[in-house]
Amino acid sequence: MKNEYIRIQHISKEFHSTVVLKDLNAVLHKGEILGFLGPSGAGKTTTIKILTGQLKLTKGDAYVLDIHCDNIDETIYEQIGIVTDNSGIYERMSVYDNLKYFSKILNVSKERIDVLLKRVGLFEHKMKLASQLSKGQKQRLILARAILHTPKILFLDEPTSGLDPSTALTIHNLLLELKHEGMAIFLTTHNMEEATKLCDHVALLNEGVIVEYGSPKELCIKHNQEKKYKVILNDDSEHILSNKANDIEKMRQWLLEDKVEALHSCEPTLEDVFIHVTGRGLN
Ligand SMILES: Nc1ncnc2c1ncn2[C@@H]1O[C@H](COP(=O)(O)OP(=O)(O)OP(=O)(O)O)[C@@H](O)[C@H]1O
Repeated sequence: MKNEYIRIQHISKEFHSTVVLKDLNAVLHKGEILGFLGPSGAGKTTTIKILTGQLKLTKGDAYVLDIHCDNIDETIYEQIGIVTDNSGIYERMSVYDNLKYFSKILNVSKERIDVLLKRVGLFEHKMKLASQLSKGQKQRLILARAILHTPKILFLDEPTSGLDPSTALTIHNLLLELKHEGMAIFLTTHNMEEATKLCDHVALLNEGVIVEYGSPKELCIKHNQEKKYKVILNDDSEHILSNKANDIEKMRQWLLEDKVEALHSCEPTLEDVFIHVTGRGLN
């Protein structure tokens, strides 16, 4: 289909007959962000490695820019960018020289380097050695390197893990800009808030199985069967009520007695959905 950049069809992966991915299906289109969410060991990195040609799948089919995974070779790197925690930055080179080096390999004009450095907030650090960067600055350099050649697809493996909230926000804003410019982004995370904010679709991955798939909003609505409300009374006490008869009666009384200060609906978060579906948390 037009603008379909990734198609995953019934893929499975075994390591020495241990199954780590089971029958996964997912699709990523141009200008969308797809999140693979799950706890440690769920199979997120393995999925990225299959889609970027670093691992062979055991069963099923996956296509990246219409190329079957089995046929992916290094030429795909002209069209994709990858951010992982070992994304080959040269520690003894300056920020600028790192990008200059990769611009030669990727055939990108040097003029783009300063534009990109400004975009990721590293322009004033361009002459610093990569080894002297903070964790958040290094992550932004890795990201700048990954998008230097304006790839069609950007793969991000836990891009904000361990970063301070302000750096995470800078990265989130940049990812949303890239998406609006038409880049397709495949993101793994165990941060459900990040996924809710960024992703058009999410796959909740548990022990190698996609247990839910859809937009964050769809999934939260689907799992909001027992509607809950938070009521704050004018004595500052807070109460969680459901739509059961005794809670409705309680609410009626408070309203008659003019005790209600505020009423909020409590929609489940993606984290609640994950716990509901798997019976476990994310950490
Ligand atoms: N090369 C390998 N050989 C054998 N088992 C592996 C190999 N790589 C990964 N695994 C196993 O596959 C499972 C999924 O690992 P993966 O790294 O994909 O998880 P993850 O969801 O990315 O976890 P994390 O959030 O900790 O990075 C784990 O049980 C892991 O031990």
